[in-house]
Amino acid sequence: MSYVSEVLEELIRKNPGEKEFHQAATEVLTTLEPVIEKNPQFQKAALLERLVEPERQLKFRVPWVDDKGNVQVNVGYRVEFNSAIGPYKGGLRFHPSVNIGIIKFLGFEQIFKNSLTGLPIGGGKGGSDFDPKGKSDNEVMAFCQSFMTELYRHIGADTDVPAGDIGVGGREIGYLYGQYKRITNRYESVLTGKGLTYGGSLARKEATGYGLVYITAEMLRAHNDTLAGKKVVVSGSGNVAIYATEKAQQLGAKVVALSDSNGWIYDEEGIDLALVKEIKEVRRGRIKEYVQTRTNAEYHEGKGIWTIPCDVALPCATQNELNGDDARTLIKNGVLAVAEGANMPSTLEATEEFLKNKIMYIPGKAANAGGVATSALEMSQNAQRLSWSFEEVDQKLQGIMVNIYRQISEAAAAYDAPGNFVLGANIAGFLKVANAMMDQGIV
Ligand SMILES: NC(=O)C1=CN([C@@H]2O[C@H](COP(=O)(O)OP(=O)(O)OC[C@H]3O[C@@H](n4cnc5c(N)ncnc54)[C@H](OP(=O)(O)O)[C@@H]3O)[C@@H](O)[C@H]2O)C=CC1
Ligand SMILES: O=C(O)CCC(=O)C(=O)O
Repeated sequence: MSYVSEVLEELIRKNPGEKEFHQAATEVLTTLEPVIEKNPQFQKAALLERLVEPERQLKFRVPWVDDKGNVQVNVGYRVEFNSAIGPYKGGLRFHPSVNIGIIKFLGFEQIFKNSLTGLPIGGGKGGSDFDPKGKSDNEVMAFCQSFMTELYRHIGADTDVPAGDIGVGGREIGYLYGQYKRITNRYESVLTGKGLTYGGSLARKEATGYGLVYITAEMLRAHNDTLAGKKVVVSGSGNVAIYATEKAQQLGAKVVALSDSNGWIYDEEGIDLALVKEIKEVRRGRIKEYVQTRTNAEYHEGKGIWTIPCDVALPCATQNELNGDDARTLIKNGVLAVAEGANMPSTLEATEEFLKNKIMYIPGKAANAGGVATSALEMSQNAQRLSWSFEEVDQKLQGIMVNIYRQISEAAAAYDAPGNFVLGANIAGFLKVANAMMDQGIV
């Protein structure tokens, strides 16, 4: 049995039931076999065994009182996975599905993603099984304050810097930041995605979606093609999906579909993004409300968004939202490119289909890295006590995404798998972290 297989077997034995973590670790580690062969020193230093074990894993009680005066209890998590190249960095997810396996898969992916940005940030992730949907602002605030009342002692501008993810946007970051400041009496860059009036960065809100489209455009450019005139399907209708749609439209693509967890809309004439923003960002409504105004558009309940024929597919909702059958349908319908705004939206089977059929395909840890990269730019601005213009941040973001594309293509080519950006992203992301871990000794 190979070293990689032994590490994976032990990981599954030690972490039973954490199926998303098993999936993410399997995807990464199996592509590292040739790197391990070339670098036997990694095995001697038990580098993979250390890499798959979080440096620290926190689980805590989050009690709060709802509007009816009832006491509610949620579970909070923060997994501080790897600090070899910088302070732990990664979002917080508030969603009823959250459990330790999901937080660990996200934290593990974050290690390699953050490395690919070229910026000094380690990997971490956190969250809670709290569901902000249907809660009043007052309830969300009560929850966030209780969550931070425990979390504050573990984080800091130079140790661990959380941000948003599913269910955590500007409102939640504001409440979390207010409570941190109140408890610690420190005004510091302990969270990113902050509001513009209290240390946030211009373009952070847009960054994940914009970055996704920048790297997609770069991949098309490398194939002498552009996004102009392409038919695009985007899943989700949250932060990433909205700003991916915006940038794709600005570059001349026609986005025809969006979704949420209830269903999907198809608008043959192209999505009216101002309407989507009004529904999702202002009203916090459901995507089906779109067809009340755009009466020529269709709404379909449930799954099925990947049955729409398109040139470019941008999954931007959640993990495992695109399975093997969905991939085969997209390929049969002529998809040219798939780039992941969400974290691990494709199952291992779907990924295999894209690679086998030579579809241009960029996995999430490379394609959605623009969000965390811009968070690191927010930290830099806070450290300098300066704010850069939107254009300056956006320029830097574009440079970072082009550089990520270069790194993943070069690593894929160097390991005899040109165009395989799953392997390219894993190897390029891994090597920097692995070398830093080797330099720092057995810790
Ligand atoms: N925000 C960021 O900067 C970054 C986010 N990501 C990843 O992008 C993805 C989307 O995040 P973000 O846009 O921030 O989150 P939001 O909470 O803003 O939006 C999430 C969207 O995905 C849908 N969704 C969530 N869970 C499910 C589910 N189980 N089934 C179907 N649809 C679902 C939501 O629908 P509904 O409203 O019905 O729940 C909503 O439309 C996640 O995978 C996240 O990890 C990656 C990098 C950075
Ligand atoms: O901005 C950040 O720190 C984290 C973003 C995030 O959670 C992610 O990249 O998945």
